[in-house]
Amino acid sequence: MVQAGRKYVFDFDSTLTRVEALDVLAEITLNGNSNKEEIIREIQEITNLGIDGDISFTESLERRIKLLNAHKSDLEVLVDQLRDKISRSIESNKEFFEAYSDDIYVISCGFKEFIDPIVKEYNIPEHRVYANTFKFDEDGKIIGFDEANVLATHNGKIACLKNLDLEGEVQVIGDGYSDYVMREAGIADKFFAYTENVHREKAAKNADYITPNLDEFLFVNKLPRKISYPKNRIKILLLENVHSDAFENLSKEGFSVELLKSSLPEEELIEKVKGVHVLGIRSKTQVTQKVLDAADKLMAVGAFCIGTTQIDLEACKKKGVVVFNAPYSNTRSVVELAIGEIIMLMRSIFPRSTEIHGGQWNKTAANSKEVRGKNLGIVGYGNIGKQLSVLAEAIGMRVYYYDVADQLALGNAIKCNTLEDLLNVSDVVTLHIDDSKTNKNFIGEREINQMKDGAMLVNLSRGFIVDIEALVKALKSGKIAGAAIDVFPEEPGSNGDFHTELQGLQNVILTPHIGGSTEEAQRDIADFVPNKIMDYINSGNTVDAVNFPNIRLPKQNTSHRFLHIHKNVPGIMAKINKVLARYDMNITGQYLSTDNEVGYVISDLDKEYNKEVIKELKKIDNTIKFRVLY
Ligand SMILES: NC(=O)c1ccc[n+]([C@@H]2O[C@H](COP(=O)([O-])OP(=O)(O)OC[C@H]3O[C@@H](n4cnc5c(N)ncnc54)[C@H](O)[C@@H]3O)[C@@H](O)[C@H]2O)c1
Ligand SMILES: O=C(O)CC[C@@H](O)C(=O)O
Repeated sequence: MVQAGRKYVFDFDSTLTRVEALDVLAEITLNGNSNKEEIIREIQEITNLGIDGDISFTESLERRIKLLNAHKSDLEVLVDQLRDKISRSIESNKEFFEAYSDDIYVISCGFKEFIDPIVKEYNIPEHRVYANTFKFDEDGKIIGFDEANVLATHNGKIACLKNLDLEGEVQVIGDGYSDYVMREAGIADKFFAYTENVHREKAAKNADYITPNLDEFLFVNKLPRKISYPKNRIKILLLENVHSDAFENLSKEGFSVELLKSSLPEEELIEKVKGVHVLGIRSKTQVTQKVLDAADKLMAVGAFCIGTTQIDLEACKKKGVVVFNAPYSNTRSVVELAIGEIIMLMRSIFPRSTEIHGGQWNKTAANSKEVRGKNLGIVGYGNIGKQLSVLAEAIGMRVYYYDVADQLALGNAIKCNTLEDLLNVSDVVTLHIDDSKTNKNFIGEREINQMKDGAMLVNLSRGFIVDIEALVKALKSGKIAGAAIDVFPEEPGSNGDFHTELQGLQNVILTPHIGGSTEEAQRDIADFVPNKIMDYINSGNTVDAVNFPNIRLPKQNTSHRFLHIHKNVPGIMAKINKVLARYDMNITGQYLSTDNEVGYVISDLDKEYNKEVIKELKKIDNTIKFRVLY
């Protein structure tokens, strides 16, 4: 009879380890065998049939051992390899195995020869490991297994657990149906289907609880764990078809991620955003006050693009929602498109192309000019404007630029003191100003009239910057000889019908807001933004946040980290420290960053603390958000 209290019965293969040990053994023993792949496939099929209960376990074992053709010395290699294949969340929660060592059992249909040395490192002694044992011949070759062991028989785990006669609640944690049967037979009280490495439908559908990793198991059982909140509980909603790498990166980290192709209109987003912790969008989704009011769990918004005016940044800040974007990932893509379009416009390539598509051969040099020696006027000399300046000079253009901010000229570019100066001199005007709403109708009838007759206009920044009616008029009159427009005042949320007065006009290139839509840019964004989000969620870093005090935190080692976001009113820091002092907490590091509206205080503290302190900190007046990391 074993002592009372809750008992934890773990499966080994694909639960404590990421793999099935006999598959790994097969890789070792069949090395150099020309039929290796085929035999391994056969072994895996037999393993699955056994796990799912479709063939008897004894049969599965016999057939696999025959195919394996293994030797005692192979087991040493196997153990070495298994050490590197421990399930990630098992590896990170060693503390649990130490603290609960007396209550943890392994019941496996694998073999003690490789299980014992692995689980020993997790404080599980041999005598609490129930598994099969191999039979060897005198040369050390594996020739079979101990058939008298109940675990070598069909549903042997039931008999094994029954024989143990454990007292207290028994929880079984495993990936297979053969683990579930202990619960079905009424010997275990709960079955947790463990899906970190493999999701077996037959086990999952019968489980009391599906646990995607040990963090979740420990969280629901209120047991000591490495991380305060299981990542699978953090819901991320990605809209507007962001690159699938973002989905991969965030899922790999353990978050629950949903990816939708289009943006959502406000009413739908209001419904969908409930319970979401991180929202990922591009330029179409409007994150309004109403959306934020409905977002009960929202911690961060990731703009998978440069522009952020689609997001109510102030409202986000007031709610303690941190916003990140990707300020440089698509810069080069926009610049390359601008160069291409400038050349296409100057050569009247699109009219020629349209004619020939319509069956008309029109070989002519009329309205076809080289870009070499022409004046390019760049409005907005920021990241895109500057890079364009360098490339345009490289193809022989004379660059003029205008910016409201004091920007240093690159190369031989000439700074214009007024927009009018730039418009007067440019053969092509290209717009790269930011998406501030104050830039609405920045180029209207007056500005167009200030341009040279027959000049061209390129807009790859934001649609509302150009007065479309005035542009259409100027194109029709010939005042402007061509335009390339990628962005529009009203753009649809998803692909489909679209109408603009610019359609059908001569020498006008129209594109559906694809300036930054290249594989390279989207892949880079899908790396950059998720990294920022993960950094914020995992450690509290707000470096490069667009609406929040930026803070770069040192790596959190052994301490607990309290993250406190509050309205920036006097005295909050003192109040936080008063509470911490009252609870005798030893601060190992403290960081504060503020702007006019919010303050962000991070306190690193010694491990142990009275949980009441959290309630007290949350109660401090003007607290917006509070969370604990460990
Ligand atoms: N078409 C696309 O797919 C696409 C892709 C990326 C970026 N963009 C847009 O391109 C624009 C530029 O991006 P960026 O990364 O170079 O931004 P940036 O912030 O680095 O540069 C913008 C520059 O414009 C200047 N500016 C702002 N208002 C001005 C005004 N009224 N007059 C003169 N200068 C003004 C700013 O001082 C700044 O130097 C943004 O609107 C962005 O949203 C579009
Ligand atoms: O990809 C998008 O939706 C927007 C691209 C661009 O306008 C940006 O702001 O980066």
